Amino acid sequence: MNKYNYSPETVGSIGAIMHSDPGFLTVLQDDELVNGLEVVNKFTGDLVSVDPIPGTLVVNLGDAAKVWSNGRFYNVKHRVQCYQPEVRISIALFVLGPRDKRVEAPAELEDSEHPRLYIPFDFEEYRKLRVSTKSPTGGALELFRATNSGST
Ligand SMILES: O=C(O)CCC(=O)C(=O)O
Ligand SMILES: [Fe+2]
Repeated sequence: MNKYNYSPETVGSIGAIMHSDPGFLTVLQDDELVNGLEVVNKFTGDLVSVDPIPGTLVVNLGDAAKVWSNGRFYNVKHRVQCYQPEVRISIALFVLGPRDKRVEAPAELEDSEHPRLYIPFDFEEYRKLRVSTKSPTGGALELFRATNSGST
């Protein structure tokens, strides 16, 4: 659960810094009255406001989904901005990565047009690297990039 104690002084400031979620998938129940979630358009880099639609959930994919899908899924960057001076609450359910296996794209998703992008890695190790390298938007994935994979 996230609580943003917005006030007149915080309008225009950041509530949650730009980040991607580290795991596989996030299901988000956003505040239905107080907006503020913004996502980055993959193609233009523009910030797009995700205004709440009552009765709906927001689902987004994270870094592990990008790796598991060998780059087919996108780990969307997002942040929360203070638009209005009211307390904002959101509830996030994070489907993370495996504890006992490595994060690795299945062989079926690899071919000559889609070379393996990342070498297999331990999810908890990756989470620690995100913190130690200060890479909240998934940049630490580059530490696991397979050679000859190009970049995506
Ligand atoms: O509060 C929100 O709308 C988003 C929260 C979020 O991005 C997160 O908890 O990872
Ligand atoms: Fe998030």
